[in-house]
Amino acid sequence: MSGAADSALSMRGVDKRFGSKQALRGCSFDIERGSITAIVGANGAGKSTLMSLAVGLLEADGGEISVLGRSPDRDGICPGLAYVAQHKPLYSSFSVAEILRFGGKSNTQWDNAYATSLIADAQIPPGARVKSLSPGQRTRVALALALGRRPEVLLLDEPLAELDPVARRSVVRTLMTDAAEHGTTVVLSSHVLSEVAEIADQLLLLGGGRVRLSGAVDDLLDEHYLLTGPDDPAGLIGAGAIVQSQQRTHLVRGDRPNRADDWRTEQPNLDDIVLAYLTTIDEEAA
Ligand SMILES: Nc1ncnc2c1ncn2[C@@H]1O[C@H](COP(=O)(O)OP(=O)(O)OP(=O)(O)O)[C@@H](O)[C@H]1O
Repeated sequence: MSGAADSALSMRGVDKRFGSKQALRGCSFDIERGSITAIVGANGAGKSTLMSLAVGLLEADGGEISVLGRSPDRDGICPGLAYVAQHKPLYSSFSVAEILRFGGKSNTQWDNAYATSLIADAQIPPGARVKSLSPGQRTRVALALALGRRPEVLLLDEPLAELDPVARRSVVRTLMTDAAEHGTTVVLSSHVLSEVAEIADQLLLLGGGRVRLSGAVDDLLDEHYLLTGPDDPAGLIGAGAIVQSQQRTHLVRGDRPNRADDWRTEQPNLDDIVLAYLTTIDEEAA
């Protein structure tokens, strides 16, 4: 991930507490402009809290947040930022066409043709009332409303959770096309890695309110390896660190050993890496 200056969204040492519950602790990261970042973590890891802070719906207890070079504030969403909340709040008595008209009237920059085409792609009748839509269809309408603003940064809280596989594929294609053609920075959260692995080029793993892992997916794959062998691997891994061990197989972060006579090294996939980190978080919490 990039440095704060050229990033779309960055946090430094951000804390957020709800009463006695520490939802985020010292979160620091930078999200590069034009990237697609998956924020992954178990239920309650802090994903929605982090997004609400970025949008200005919540105020941090400490630390610094920058969105497109500005601090989020509660006076209104940062220009250039669009956000789709987890429960897709939309006026339920409005028709889809009225929602889009509302989008046009409440945004100075509004691409009606694009928003309308996204509704047509989802095969949603423009006259349908929001309250008659399925959760998946509401997601598509909320996404059209967000993308119609032609945002520079799009934050999506669990956007794929309620979609069937066909709708999911279509939404993923829309987001990837938008990022590729318009350079939109897309940040989407999920508690299921497989839901977002195909779309994301960057990963931010949250656990217990902390950033546990962050970076480009390709770099994270390069930096980790699986090492299986007869005994203690401490002498082999040099400056590397063991993330997790299962019987004789260790997930290691660091440079691969040059010589490893009785040892086997393998390339983990992203699932292996994320699962190992999530397991250590669970063990820590137990
Ligand atoms: N308004 C609130 N009041 C009290 N506690 C809250 C509030 N919002 C979040 N929390 C707590 O903060 C922690 C982080 O919650 P958050 O909703 O950010 O997690 P999440 O990763 O988005 O979870 P999920 O995947 O279930 O949506 C949880 O322990 C949650 O119970």
